[in-house]
Amino acid sequence: MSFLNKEICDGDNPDLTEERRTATFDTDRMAQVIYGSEKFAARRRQITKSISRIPALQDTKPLAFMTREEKITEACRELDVLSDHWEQLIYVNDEEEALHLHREVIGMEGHPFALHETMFIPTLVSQASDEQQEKWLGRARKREIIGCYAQTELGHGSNLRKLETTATYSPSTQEFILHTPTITALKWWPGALGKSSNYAIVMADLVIKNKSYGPHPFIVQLRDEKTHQPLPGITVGDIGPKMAFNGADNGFLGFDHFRIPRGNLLMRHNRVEPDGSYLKPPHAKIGYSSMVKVRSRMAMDQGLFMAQALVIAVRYSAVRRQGFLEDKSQEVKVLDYQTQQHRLFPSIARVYAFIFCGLETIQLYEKLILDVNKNGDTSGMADLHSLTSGLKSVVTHFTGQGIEQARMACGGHGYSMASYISEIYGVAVAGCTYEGENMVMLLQCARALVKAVELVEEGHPEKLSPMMAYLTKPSVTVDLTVGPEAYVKIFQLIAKKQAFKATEQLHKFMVAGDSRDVAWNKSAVELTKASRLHTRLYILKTFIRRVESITDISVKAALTDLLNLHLNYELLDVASYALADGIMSSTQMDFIKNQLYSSLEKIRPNAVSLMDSFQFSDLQLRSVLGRRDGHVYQNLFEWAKSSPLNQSEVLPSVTQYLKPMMEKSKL
Ligand SMILES: CCCCCCCCCCCCCCCC(=O)SCCNC(=O)CCNC(=O)[C@H](O)C(C)(C)COP(=O)(O)OP(=O)(O)OC[C@H]1O[C@@H](n2cnc3c(N)ncnc32)[C@H](O)[C@@H]1OP(=O)(O)O
Ligand SMILES: Cc1cc2nc3c(=O)[nH]c(=O)nc-3n(C[C@H](O)[C@H](O)[C@H](O)COP(=O)(O)OP(=O)(O)OC[C@H]3O[C@@H](n4cnc5c(N)ncnc54)[C@H](O)[C@@H]3O)c2cc1C
Repeated sequence: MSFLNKEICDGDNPDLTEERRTATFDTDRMAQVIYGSEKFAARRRQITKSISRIPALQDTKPLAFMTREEKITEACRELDVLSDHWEQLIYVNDEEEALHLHREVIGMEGHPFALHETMFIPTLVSQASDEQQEKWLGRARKREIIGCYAQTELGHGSNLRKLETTATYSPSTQEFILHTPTITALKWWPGALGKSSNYAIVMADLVIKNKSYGPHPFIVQLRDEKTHQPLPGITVGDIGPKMAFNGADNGFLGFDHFRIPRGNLLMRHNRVEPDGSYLKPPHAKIGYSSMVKVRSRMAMDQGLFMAQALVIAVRYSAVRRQGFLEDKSQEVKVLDYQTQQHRLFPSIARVYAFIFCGLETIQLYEKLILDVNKNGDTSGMADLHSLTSGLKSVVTHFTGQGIEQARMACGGHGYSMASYISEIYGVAVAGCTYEGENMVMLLQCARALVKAVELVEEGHPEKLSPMMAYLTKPSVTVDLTVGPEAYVKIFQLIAKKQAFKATEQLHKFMVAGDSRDVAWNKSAVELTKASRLHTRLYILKTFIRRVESITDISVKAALTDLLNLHLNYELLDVASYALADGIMSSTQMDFIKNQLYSSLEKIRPNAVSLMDSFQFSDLQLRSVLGRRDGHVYQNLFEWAKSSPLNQSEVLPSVTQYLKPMMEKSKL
């Protein structure tokens, strides 16, 4: 049975068509699993189709040949076209659809609305009072104003308690005075701040009667709504080119005693009364919720970044022929090499695993905000914070690795910007830094782990959250042939041992006289290892849970192969812990390796379709190597011909320098 008839096209590269015919499942059904529901998967396709009917949105010039100014202008032009069609294309205020629309049309290099959608609006939703939402949220959603999230400063990003921008309350005028007291207090990095936004959420130290209350969110108008000129008292601009994201104007911002009304402090959870009295929020870290929001999305977003790179690498590997196996009359597809499969397939498995985690954490955040806003219930905050802190760190790290492997798997052409993989890599690895530097966030996750271990040691295992319950599991001998649960048990033992070892080390330093902070720092590497194992256990369990819940038999079978690969690959990757602690034997190691190699063979016929299932359009992929039709070579040649360097036969640099130099050399 051939599942993909609707997508197979006679004009496509025959090698890719052959791959699509071997699929054992329906890619539309797989897309439902990837995107969480039949409805959303279908909406994505519908939106993609509608976009393809708008001529002004079809790809013009490759972004690789554009300057930053051209990229920004092009993104703005596309946003303008989108704005004209917004209501026909997507359901208004549907965040997932808006994200899909932006990804599809504008790509990944950034645009003026990126932070507006991902942080500005979410901060208004979670932090603004009903009255404040009335005033700003509607305007923001209609895109009458453009906002960003200005928190990080030149001198401080991780340690928020030391942010230097002040918001000093003046009871006589009922205003806050925003001020940048030093060069290091300049806001630095916020996306879309430099040139596009006219509003910002500014995180500043709230000061009332000389007392500091720590960082709080304020909504601040930065530019005149008519002229777009910065308002007096505001210095704002672009921070310059970056490793990637060069279609975005990450910016700097300084205030010179800039006054805003009292009502611009976002007051859903805390208040400053006209006389300057301060009402505390129900949880000290509630003002950090927008960061938790983005972190809760990152497993999904990073999974999709890695998926884009893998679609490109897998399709290309199916059309690239080089070298021989048995048949010496025809070169093989490079996808048939075991090393190529080993390079790519474990990342395919991770993509699926990360996306399943993302579907879960996005929902957890939505529930949390509902609980907090409706019932004032903040009890879920600590768990979601530790989970998303660990998850964003592990996922971004492996995504970076996976994309780089995908790049190398494409050989020389992977290094060309025609592959687009370098851009995907640059964008994805920014996630290791933004929304909390990875080490810093792993250490946040470790705080929760250490507390949990201490609870067990103090004899209160009943107080553990469900995610920590494995810390009480006794050591057992495990038969790996019984299936996924056996792998979970071994992983739990490994993660538990590391959590206890790291905590023991921390306590040892403290008993020897170190303060908790110093002991913490001396144990930090071990603590981050514990956090990674804890998080990888969560990812593994989520993957198993999700596959178990699938009802379509052929989709479930294909994902079971991927899950088995994941289980074996992950366990092999942490085998040094298991061997050192005697949790696993070398015979078990051999078993795992053999399972891994046979998983690669099982996945091979489905590889292209597993990636086709993401249903990225060529417009979104922007990759010559990853084209759906597989016509790589002629299009690489066309792409190279469109390079600005090839618009004339003799470059001015040759006439001006090389020719005279060669002439001089003849004398
Ligand atoms: C549109 C199309 C594109 C689509 C595709 C998407 C991709 C394209 C978009 C790109 C978008 C880029 C967007 C980047 C946007 C930025 O990067 S915005 C800036 C982000 N900045 C950060 O993340 C800063 C990281 N630092 C922090 O979050 C905090 O300083 C730290 C590290 C959590 C420490 O905070 P602290 O206040 O010093 O707290 P600390 O003393 O360590 O802990 C105190 C307690 O609070 C708890 N706590 C701390 N934070 C929290 C929290 N949030 N919740 C609950 N409890 C907490 C701790 O667990 C701890 O608990 P205990 O252990 O004591 O019980
Ligand atoms: C592409 C991009 C987009 C961004 N967008 C925004 C935005 O929209 N809005 C915004 O406000 N910010 C934004 N940022 C800033 C970003 O959030 C910060 O850069 C990030 O939080 C890291 O902070 P930092 O730069 O101060 O790193 P630092 O903290 O200076 O990190 C440097 C090193 O110090 C280590 N370190 C720091 N503290 C500790 C600790 N306690 N324990 C152990 N090690 C530690 C880190 O692990 C790291 O190795 C963006 C950044 C990038 C790259």
